[in-house]
Amino acid sequence: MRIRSSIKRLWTKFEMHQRHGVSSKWLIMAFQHPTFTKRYKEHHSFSNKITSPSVPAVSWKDAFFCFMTPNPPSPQEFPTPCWEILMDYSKDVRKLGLSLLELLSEGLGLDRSYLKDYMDCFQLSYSCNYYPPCPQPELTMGTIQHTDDDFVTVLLQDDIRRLQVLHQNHWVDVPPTPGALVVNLGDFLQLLSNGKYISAEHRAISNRDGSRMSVACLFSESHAQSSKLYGPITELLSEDNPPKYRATTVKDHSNYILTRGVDGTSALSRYKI
Ligand SMILES: O=C(O)CCC(=O)C(=O)O
Ligand SMILES: [Fe+2]
Repeated sequence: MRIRSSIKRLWTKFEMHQRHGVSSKWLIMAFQHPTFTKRYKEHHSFSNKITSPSVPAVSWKDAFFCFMTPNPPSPQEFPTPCWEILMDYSKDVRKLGLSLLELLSEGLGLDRSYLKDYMDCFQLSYSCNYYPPCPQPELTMGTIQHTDDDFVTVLLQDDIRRLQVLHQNHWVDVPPTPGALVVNLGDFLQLLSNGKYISAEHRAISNRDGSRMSVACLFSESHAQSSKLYGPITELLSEDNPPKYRATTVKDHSNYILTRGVDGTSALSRYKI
């Protein structure tokens, strides 16, 4: 019930901004803002390090990445409407993320607060994507295939159908549903749950006819502030369920993702025992 009302509130905000013509323009405005560009533009350097010929070399998009907690950006760093929307959206999406972590804890047979308490320093960040029309979409990708290197991601996509998830070796569309958000489980949930939860491989294909926008809210541990080792949760392990992964830190995993490039395989195979 709490989740349903959070989603409803987030959609009401999204539609309100859209009615005022803000949401479709705020990413473009952000890119034109002088101080913004320096710090936030295109954080995804991994898209330039492709190591498999089956993965296209370029992402046809403008994207920015920014941390909202524990240290939110200052109002001077964004055009005013963008900053207001980011801050406003954060409040509700944060509540939603925490409720999801409670449900995911219960799904593992643990206390509701287990995953929340387990984290040292909860971090919310945004990955905001603007995909302009692409004249030759078959030659590229909007966002190349990847898994999210977090615990859980809440994704808002507009009404253009381009998001796909890998299911049994086939790419399957995730159609936009008005009033719904997409929830992706990330690498750390797969690691902590010893493979009970799966970090979904996904991508956004390019679009010839129009632009598309998506906002991914990533819930993770603060890279800068945590040196905690994450491995399969001890309470879940037994003789029948021995650990499948060795432990790692959030920082180490994120650095690995940024430096290893993209080869279409799961980054978690690095920790497989
Ligand atoms: O644009 C999309 O639908 C997907 C974006 C995404 O997966 C990401 O930003 O991590
Ligand atoms: Fe993603």
